[in-house]
Amino acid sequence: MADPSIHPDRPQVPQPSQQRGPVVMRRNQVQQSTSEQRLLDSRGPSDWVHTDPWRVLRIQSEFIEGFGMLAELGAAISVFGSARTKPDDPMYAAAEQFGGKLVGAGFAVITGGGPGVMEAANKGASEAGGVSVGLGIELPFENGLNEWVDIGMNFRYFFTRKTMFVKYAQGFVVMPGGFGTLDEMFEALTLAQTRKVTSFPVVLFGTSYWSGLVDWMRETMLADGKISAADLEMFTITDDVDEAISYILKAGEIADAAAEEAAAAAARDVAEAESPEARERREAHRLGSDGS
Ligand SMILES: C/C(=C\CNc1ncnc2c1ncn2[C@@H]1O[C@H](COP(=O)(O)O)[C@@H](O)[C@H]1O)CO
Repeated sequence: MADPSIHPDRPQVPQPSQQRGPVVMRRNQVQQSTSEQRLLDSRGPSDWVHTDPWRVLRIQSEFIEGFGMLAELGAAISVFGSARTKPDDPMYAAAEQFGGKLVGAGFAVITGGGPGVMEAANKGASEAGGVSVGLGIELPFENGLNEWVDIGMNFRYFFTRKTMFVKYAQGFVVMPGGFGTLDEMFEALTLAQTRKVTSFPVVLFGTSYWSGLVDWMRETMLADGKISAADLEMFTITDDVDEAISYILKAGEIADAAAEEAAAAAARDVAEAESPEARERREAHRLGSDGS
């Protein structure tokens, strides 16, 4: 096609021309500075850093950094529990045991990267030579990641961080804790209940701590029709670390078998949906390539 800038009646003097990606600019549309110059030279107003569109980009960058950090993590379990559990509390020792034994069972350990139960689980995992992950949260009273975190990131937003706990773990261990722990536990249960995640073992560790809540779920929530009986089977409650780990491993085996069955069923569906002609052609090809 003829170049529209080359008009037969116009003198053929070279015109200034500029290419910006796929965009062509000529004559007085040519810009005298480059994008990079403008980026580096100008300061301009800065109030946009406090606007939602900019926050959206920051949120996006948290997802990018988090996904990038954890993409190759392998099987992992998230351990939740109080930030206030002291090292002399039996739950600190239990969380440390969880860290070590989960590593022994082939899992990386993910925590909120803070003090208390999180620190204990990270310690157990790190000392056992496993992958000890801490997903910290920026808080007004800064704590930073505990010293036992071997791979860590500090998040600005709780909701981005919670996506990581779920996306990169195959199960949850919930140790005694407060609002933060309950938030994380109910997020896991809601995702499992609404089938947003398939097969997600949740262990509530510490019968004396959790049984009041579980009784209330049964006697009030269930009795009032706010949950179903099956919803109470989405978690187990125990005081035994080994039993908890067996429960998680068993759930993993069931999930693997279910995934295999689902893949086989999908293949059967595809075969059944195939047209008779296509099936004949495939069968003829198979017999031909067999030599039979
Ligand atoms: C309150 C104190 C420290 C807060 N530091 C935290 N660092 C990382 N993660 C945290 C922190 N506080 C809460 N979380 C998250 O919630 C869960 C624990 O909350 P709880 O209310 O203490 O049960 C935990 O699993 C974290 O993911 C020190 O005094």
